[in-house]
Amino acid sequence: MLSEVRGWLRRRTSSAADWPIEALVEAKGRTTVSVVLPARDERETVGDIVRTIRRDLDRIVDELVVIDSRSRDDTAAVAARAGADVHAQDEILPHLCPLHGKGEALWKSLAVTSGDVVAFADADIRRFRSSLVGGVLGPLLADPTVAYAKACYDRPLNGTRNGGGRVTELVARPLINLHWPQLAGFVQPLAGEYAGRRSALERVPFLTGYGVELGLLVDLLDLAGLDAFAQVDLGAREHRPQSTEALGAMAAQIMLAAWSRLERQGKIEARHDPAALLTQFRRVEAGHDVLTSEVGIAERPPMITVAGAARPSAHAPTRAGPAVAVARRAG
Ligand SMILES: O=c1ccn([C@@H]2O[C@H](COP(=O)(O)OP(=O)(O)O)[C@@H](O)[C@H]2O)c(=O)[nH]1
Ligand SMILES: O=C(O)[C@@H](COP(=O)(O)O)O[C@H]1O[C@H](CO)[C@@H](O)[C@H](O)[C@H]1O
Repeated sequence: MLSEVRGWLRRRTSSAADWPIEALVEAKGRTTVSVVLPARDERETVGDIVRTIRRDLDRIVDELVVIDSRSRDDTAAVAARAGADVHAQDEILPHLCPLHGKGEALWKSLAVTSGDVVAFADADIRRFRSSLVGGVLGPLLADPTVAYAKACYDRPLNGTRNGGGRVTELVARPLINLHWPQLAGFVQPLAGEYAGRRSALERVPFLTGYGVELGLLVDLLDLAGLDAFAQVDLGAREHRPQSTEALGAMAAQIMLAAWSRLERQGKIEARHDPAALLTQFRRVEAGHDVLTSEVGIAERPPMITVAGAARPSAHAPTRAGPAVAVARRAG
């Protein structure tokens, strides 16, 4: 590990215990806070998450938004009944060609929220604790030099303490260590709980699909530098696990996200085939069914470049990093 990263870990790591609600209230001051839950088919869990945030963080959170990400169940109604402001992903910025995936939901949330700080959390978390959101808000409310804070936690799965985070361990962590060693200090680089200063989030592109977390880490590192990041140990997080098949498609999107940044940094040749197809197999009586899925990702430009969409924030990033070159991709 780079000595720079060791130093960063010492300086910029805190834990849930460092951010009790009274400390958050004191640190908040006039900073406005938005919480965003991207939700696709999360009717089983989204209601409890919304109610818990409303109950525990009402003195911190100024707006609580659920982005209904093309749910096929009644996620939107469940979230609204629990007290969230719900926006249908495809109805935000309707003049733009609608795209699919988590990153699209997160990017569009910037257009329907106004907080100086925006915190994100997955909506499939079981036994949700408000510290999963309060914890990542702490460093941003308390320290103006922090632009982005990510949760880290154990990932219990199938009875083992860290059986989860399968794509993190098999894909994201190796890629980060090989190509972006400054980010190697993130214990959970793909964690879905994080918070950022709007002034930073609206100046970086968002990759659609599951590449969004890796893309944000790489682009915010370029924009604001490692010391603008913080990490908060929040114990453990349990969520609805996806199948290995589904994680195969997720892994492909994270690889595409990495390729897109390596291309932009001139480290590899651009892929010429715009389609990104993944073939997988399912055992059937007579052999195997062949499943082919489109796993391509697209890129949304920094929200601040989208006419009439962003609310310029009063707080500029702590480092006037290079303007992020944004190649708007078709799709
Ligand atoms: O197209 C999508 C896919 C996922 N999600 C949400 O993003 C979060 C993380 O997604 P998921 O649980 O599928 O990923 P995992 O946590 O299993 O890696 C969850 O709240 C999903 O409902 C979304 O809003 N749109
Ligand atoms: O970390 C991971 O490997 C994946 C899958 O986790 P599990 O193996 O299902 O616990 O989960 C994360 O990855 C997604 C893609 O970045 C994020 O969107 C999720 O929020 C996060 O849970």
